[in-house]
Amino acid sequence: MNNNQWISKVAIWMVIAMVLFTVFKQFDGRATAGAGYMAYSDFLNEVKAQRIKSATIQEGANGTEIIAVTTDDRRIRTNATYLDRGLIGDLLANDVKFDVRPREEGSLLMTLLVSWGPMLLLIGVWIYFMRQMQGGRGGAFSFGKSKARMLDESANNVTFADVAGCDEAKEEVKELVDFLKDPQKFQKLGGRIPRGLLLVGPPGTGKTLLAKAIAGEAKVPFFSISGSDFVEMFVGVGAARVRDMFEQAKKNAPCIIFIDEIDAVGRQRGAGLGGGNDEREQTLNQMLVEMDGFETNLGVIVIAATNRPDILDAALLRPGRFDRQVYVTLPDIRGREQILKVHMRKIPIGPDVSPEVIARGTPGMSGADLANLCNEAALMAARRNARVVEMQDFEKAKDKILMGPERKSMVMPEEERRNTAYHEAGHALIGKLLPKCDPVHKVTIIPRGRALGVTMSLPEKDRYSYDKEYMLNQIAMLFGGRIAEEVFMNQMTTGASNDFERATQIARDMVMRYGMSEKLGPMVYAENEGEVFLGRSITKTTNISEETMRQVDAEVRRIIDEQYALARRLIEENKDKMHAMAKALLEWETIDADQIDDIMAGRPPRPPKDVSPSSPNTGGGDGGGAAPVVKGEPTPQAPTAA
Ligand SMILES: Nc1ncnc2c1ncn2[C@@H]1O[C@H](COP(=O)(O)OP(=O)(O)OP(=O)(O)O)[C@@H](O)[C@H]1O
Ligand SMILES: [Zn+2]
Repeated sequence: MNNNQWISKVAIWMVIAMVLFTVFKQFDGRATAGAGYMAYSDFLNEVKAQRIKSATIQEGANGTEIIAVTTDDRRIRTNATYLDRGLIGDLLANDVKFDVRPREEGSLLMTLLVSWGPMLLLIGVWIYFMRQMQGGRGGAFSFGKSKARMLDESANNVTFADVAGCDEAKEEVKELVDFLKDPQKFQKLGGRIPRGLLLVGPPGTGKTLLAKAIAGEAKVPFFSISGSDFVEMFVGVGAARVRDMFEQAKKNAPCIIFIDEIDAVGRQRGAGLGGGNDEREQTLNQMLVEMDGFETNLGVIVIAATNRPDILDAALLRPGRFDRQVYVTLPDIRGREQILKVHMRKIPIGPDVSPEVIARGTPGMSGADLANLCNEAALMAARRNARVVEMQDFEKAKDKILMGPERKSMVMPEEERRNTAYHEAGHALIGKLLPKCDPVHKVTIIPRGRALGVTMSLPEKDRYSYDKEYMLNQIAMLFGGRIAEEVFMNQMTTGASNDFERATQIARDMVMRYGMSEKLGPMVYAENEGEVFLGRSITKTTNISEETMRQVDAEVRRIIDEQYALARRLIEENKDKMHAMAKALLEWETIDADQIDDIMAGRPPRPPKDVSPSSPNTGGGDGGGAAPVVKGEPTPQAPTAA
């Protein structure tokens, strides 16, 4: 049990003690409970008037208390004084049956608790918060102790077979396995001895997994720690941890040290606000010293992972440190298929499940996303009491991940359902009619996440860049929703505000970042911060004149107006299809690509595939507030939901 757990335990026990004590107090008071208080003088008068039947005199350090029963069976209570020697005589004289007993007072422990309990509790709470502030685990009582977790070679059964879809990366790190297996032999054969390896790639692409697999293949211990574990409140702790970790590793060589999120410590020095961060710099310096310091033939390899290599301190990337970089990218369609297969091995899969089809429908998903997808699908199957996970489960899991959980419990007024149906039909119609729009995959008016309805398009293939036409079509499609409301419902709702924001952002980016406006030419008027704020990339304007800014605004306006007009014309010209689509949505709530094709061809739509009575009410109760997955800027190939 580590310190922190210990402290929490103590705190919990103290609270329990306090509660117990209060309860005891209640019991203690039971003898007097319900007894009305009476002044001592009144009590004496009652005795003399012979209206008291019996009395119990309790003497204790805190004085004497009398509990008495009157002739009319009332219980009373009063405080007496042991000085009153006459009391006993009065009681005897007036026929009161009485008894004397020591007053029940709390034991020594209780007394201690009363006087010290609140104090102890406060101290406990204080210590607890101090430790929390220091970053949880470890800390005050273990200064310098490395927080690295060691995974024994016998406990690590991850192999390259578990890492799918990043063959190039695997190829590049194979050499490390040979080295770790037998450092001396590797050297004799003239191999260049690696020391540090930097895995670069977006979150969830399997960097940790790959590092673990190297250790697993070479059958060596695996120390893992996160960069943020080094960042502590007290100067010097982080550096001590680094020293400690390398010491441990050397004892267990050959082995791997894995540092996740190295950017937390490895950020460029002196880049911090307000005089830099001494603690972090010390930690980083220590790390550099350690990496220079150990003998390479010892067989310790340091692997670090980051998704922001650009912010790392240049000193970390110098020869002899993390001089080798391996890119772990988002998987392509083949990669996704393989990753799905890896994770499907762990669950019972029905015969109709095709990893290939699922892979096609999940562009932009990372390995972690796909692992999550398999998990969710298994849960969906469990919920409908199925023995095996079928394609429908994967489909539902995908919808949940991409569009947020269904909120079927949310009761929508009929008027609002109709409005949503036309709104989504508007998006879908434009999506079908404009050539560059991604194929419409599914339309639903079941509220999901924060959206009232969703039109989901999926690119046919992974997309790595946008073209101008695509972006224009996208803007028109976003406007389709509101225009449909105007045309068919004769109203405007707030539901379209997100559509407008996104449309405006696309138009802005076209003009300001991608140079797609003839008038302003191919010049960049904004710099991309690379930061994502509330799911949107921040566009910071560079220093441009007010006149230029006006022109930019005018251009953005023009693009928006043109696309709005285009969308409006398309909707007005296809009213029959709009009605048919809205009708289908109101009837079935969700329509898929086949049904939409029927409607667009002017045929009556075929009925939905899963109308069987066993069709489960998926996600009925789990209407959490999770927002639909809206991917940030650097994933242009992500599916779009409008
Ligand atoms: N290429 C892959 N093959 C199989 N499973 C994968 C792959 N990539 C990711 N996964 C799954 O996703 C999980 C999380 O991946 P991992 O922690 O290795 O990602 P990461 O790149 O280290 O992410 P982060 O940058 O967020 O730390 C893994 O445990 C695994 O189940
Ligand atoms: Zn919309």
